[in-house]
Amino acid sequence: MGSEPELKLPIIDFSSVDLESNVAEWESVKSQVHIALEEYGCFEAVFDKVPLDLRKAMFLEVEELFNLPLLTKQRVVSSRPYHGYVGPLQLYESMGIEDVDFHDQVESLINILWPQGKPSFSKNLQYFTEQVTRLDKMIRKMILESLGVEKYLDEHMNSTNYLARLIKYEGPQTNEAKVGIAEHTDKNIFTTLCQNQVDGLEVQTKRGEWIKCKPSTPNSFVVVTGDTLYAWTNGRVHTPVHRVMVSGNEARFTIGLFTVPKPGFIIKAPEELVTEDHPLLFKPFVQSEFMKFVRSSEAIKNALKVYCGV
Ligand SMILES: O=C(O)CCC(=O)C(=O)O
Ligand SMILES: [Fe+2]
Repeated sequence: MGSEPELKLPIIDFSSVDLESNVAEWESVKSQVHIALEEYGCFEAVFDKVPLDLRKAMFLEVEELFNLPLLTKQRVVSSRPYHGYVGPLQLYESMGIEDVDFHDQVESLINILWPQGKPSFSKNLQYFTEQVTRLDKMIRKMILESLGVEKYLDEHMNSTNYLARLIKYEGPQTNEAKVGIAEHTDKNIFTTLCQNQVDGLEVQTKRGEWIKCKPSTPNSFVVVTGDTLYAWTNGRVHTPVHRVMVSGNEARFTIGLFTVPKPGFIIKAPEELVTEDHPLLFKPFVQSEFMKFVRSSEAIKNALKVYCGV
């Protein structure tokens, strides 16, 4: 009797593809993205445009940030859910930076946290954001093309902002796995996650098994789709339930780049994706309003369906 093979996320190599790539390279990666998002809503992206020494430097700075006094971190506030400082909640704390692709936003965060300045943090985060937003844009272009709705590309690209979330999960000091983030689906469009050497992300398959994510290269990112992409594509991509389980003494750090619709922008599935076989799943909605509903209604399952399901 052989044991079951370990479940793994699909791995897609973006090292030789770019927005200006030739047709053959582009099409090959695009079809892998399409298959992975339909089946798992998630994949590991190998993307070598963020140098490893920069990753290392960023994780040291993120650690430094979370080592600041709680009162200093708590001065970073936002009226929007998951923006600004959150925590500490058991093992979890996070720092959300909205519009991270705008230099002023990062500078105003630094002014609060390090009034004497922190040029390396600003420079590294800016470079990281430039590269990872490029990856995000490639993936979004690929998915719109593979669904045959590339005519909406400009509108779609212009309708989003980037939120960065720096996350720390304290090591629970035991070998027993403890919840770092409870199971959830992301509520945005796409999330791109970059982690330090401490694993813990688990993604549920459509059949309910848990895949323990162990990035296969130091250049790997994990890309996850959110409920808003599920709604906009009228269910053509899967949105996976995922969670973080941590054990041991070492802290896990994650740098996540969240593609979020601009406040007030109406999410409505293109008419091409609403057919007899695929009837409309959700009424048009504004994601920023949906987030207020999520915040006010505890952790309900299928929040989007409850909020605006047809
Ligand atoms: O830390 C991670 O890898 C996952 C974070 C996550 O799922 C989230 O912030 O929504
Ligand atoms: Fe998540």
